[in-house]
Amino acid sequence: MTFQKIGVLGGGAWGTALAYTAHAAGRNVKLWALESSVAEALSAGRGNPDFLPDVPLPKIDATNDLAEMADCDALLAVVPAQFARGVFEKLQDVIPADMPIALCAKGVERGSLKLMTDVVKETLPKARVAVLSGPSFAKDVALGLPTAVTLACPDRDMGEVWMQSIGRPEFRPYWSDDLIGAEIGGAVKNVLAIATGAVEGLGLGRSAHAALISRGYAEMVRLGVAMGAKADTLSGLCGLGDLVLTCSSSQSRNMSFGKALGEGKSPEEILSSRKAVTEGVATAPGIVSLAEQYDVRMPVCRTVNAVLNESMSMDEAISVLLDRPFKAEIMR
Ligand SMILES: NC(=O)c1ccc[n+]([C@@H]2O[C@H](COP(=O)([O-])OP(=O)(O)OC[C@H]3O[C@@H](n4cnc5c(N)ncnc54)[C@H](O)[C@@H]3O)[C@@H](O)[C@H]2O)c1
Ligand SMILES: O=P(O)(O)OC[C@H](O)CO
Repeated sequence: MTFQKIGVLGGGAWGTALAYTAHAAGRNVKLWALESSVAEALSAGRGNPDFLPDVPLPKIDATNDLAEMADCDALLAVVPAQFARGVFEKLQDVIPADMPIALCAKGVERGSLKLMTDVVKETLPKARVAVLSGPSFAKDVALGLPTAVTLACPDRDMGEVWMQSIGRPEFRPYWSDDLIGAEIGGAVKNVLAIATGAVEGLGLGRSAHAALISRGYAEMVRLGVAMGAKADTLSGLCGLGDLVLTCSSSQSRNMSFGKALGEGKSPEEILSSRKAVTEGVATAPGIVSLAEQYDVRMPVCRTVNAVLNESMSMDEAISVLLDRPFKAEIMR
């Protein structure tokens, strides 16, 4: 069985790429974009010059009216984490209560510290929830390059329907039952990518880069396990896989943000010059608060947050990380 009509919430780079791959998998797709100019361009077959420039795309049926999502069989929610609640609230009286929704944003809601699964539970409590996450640059997916992701869904049958609906040789979903693991992997890797970007911008070398990925992964696993995730999930596509991708390419908005920080720019300066979302910036305080709540050590994420929100200088940040006491490598 497959969903026949898939709705995509969000006309940014990732929403556009997912709409394209669902269309290429044979689905009837309807995309909701906040900006009418994005909806018009996609519907006219002009691609998405605002958020995914220079990628030719077929016509994608798009609207900026959320009411038009009512007759979809399932939704991919691809609105950035900080805006998801507002969009879900507007859908309360629009979509069937038990709509299958796959959450695709990678972040923690600022202030509330809520994961996207919690936000959807509070706003659309009967929705049947899945999480789609993994190493996947929107441009790669929209160009039809091979990609594999985690599709987490506690209901195995529903997970199978999702995989059959959006999977194709170039876009391979792997099922998991671990919603929290899939969410934590995506949210934490964005914060860690800022740190590895800074290491690159500061010219600290490839050895430091690898050390940071490895120690950062330990932080991701510690938090995930404390929150109920399986460590195995985090060794997969949505954890280690996405961490490696995002920390290895300036194509990543989070990594390039960190690189610019390391080169001496201020967070405000960097953010004011880009339209694309940098999820790790808004998510860093949430991850640090979750670490405190669950009593988990996350020195790299804490340091990123201190640079972003507590005026810590890059020199201090390096000292804080290098002057930590020596200890056993594996310690949960
Ligand atoms: N781009 C990627 O390669 C990629 C891959 C995987 C996951 N993601 C995740 O997908 C999510 C969306 O990222 P993206 O790359 O599509 O975004 P983007 O940077 O391309 O675009 C920003 C999006 O934010 C939307 N937006 C801005 N203000 C809004 C508001 N007030 N209400 C609702 N929407 C608003 C814009 O309409 C636009 O769709 C993020 O959580 C990101 O981490 C992105
Ligand atoms: O460009 P980024 O840093 O938002 O990363 C995009 C994707 O999450 C990579 O999997």
